[in-house]
Amino acid sequence: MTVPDQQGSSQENAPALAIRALSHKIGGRTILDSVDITVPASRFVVLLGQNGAGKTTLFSLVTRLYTAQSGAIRIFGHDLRQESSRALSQLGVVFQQRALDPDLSAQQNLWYHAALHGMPWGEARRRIAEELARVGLAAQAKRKVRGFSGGEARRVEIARALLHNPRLLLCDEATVGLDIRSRADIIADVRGLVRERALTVLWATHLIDEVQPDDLTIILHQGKVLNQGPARDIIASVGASSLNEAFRSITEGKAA
Ligand SMILES: Nc1ncnc2c1ncn2[C@@H]1O[C@H](COP(=O)(O)OP(=O)(O)OP(=O)(O)O)[C@@H](O)[C@H]1O
Repeated sequence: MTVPDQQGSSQENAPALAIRALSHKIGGRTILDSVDITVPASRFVVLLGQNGAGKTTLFSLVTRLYTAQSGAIRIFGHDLRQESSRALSQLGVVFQQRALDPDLSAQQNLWYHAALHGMPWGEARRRIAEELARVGLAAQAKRKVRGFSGGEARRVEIARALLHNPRLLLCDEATVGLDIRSRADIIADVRGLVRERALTVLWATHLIDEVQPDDLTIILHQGKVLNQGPARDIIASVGASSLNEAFRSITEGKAA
């Protein structure tokens, strides 16, 4: 059954993430300026922007680490202000900064997250085992995270972010600092979750080579969305031969 929300729209058909007229200042400086973003459900969507574009600030607002000063954020139709628990329960996050306790094992880090989400004990035990197996770390479950490689630690963070079965996964520069092989493995894993489990992913990166032609791509530059659509359409719209060239063409002349 389709349940109309307070605004009368359908939550069943709602986008995974709808951001409208979102602006945010820090210390009087505009960091995000009238941002409108739509992330359809069950897609891998790239938030592409150079360092300082505002990607982390945007994620801080979507995760309610910061409170939005103006504009609206809805997650699967749930307004982040009015229905924050329902909205946030749909969300998993992999932060740019490493966020595991290095002195705890992989398994203990996941137990901590399960407790924060109020997961029943049996379900937590099952999901921790499932996720560690899925990311290929079942045999390392009891090892302290301090001894993990960067790629292994990232895989634990992805397992943790997915533990409570969120429908929308936010990844902030999830491959930064990893070698080519680990980067490729992590992107392939996350893309696989979109295909096989209909997960929605918003993948923030400054690395243009992580974008595939069919990916819905949002170009964020100095706090503004300059373009959004399939990467191949963005390239065609400016008559470029690659996304790299299109990105330069779209952002050049927009420097402060
Ligand atoms: N707490 C803060 N105080 C002052 N300025 C900030 C703060 N947080 C972010 N900024 C500024 O806001 C802008 C956007 O930063 P943000 O971290 O959101 O960008 P980003 O796209 O995630 O880049 P990066 O990948 O380098 O983190 C930058 O100019 C940054 O210096």
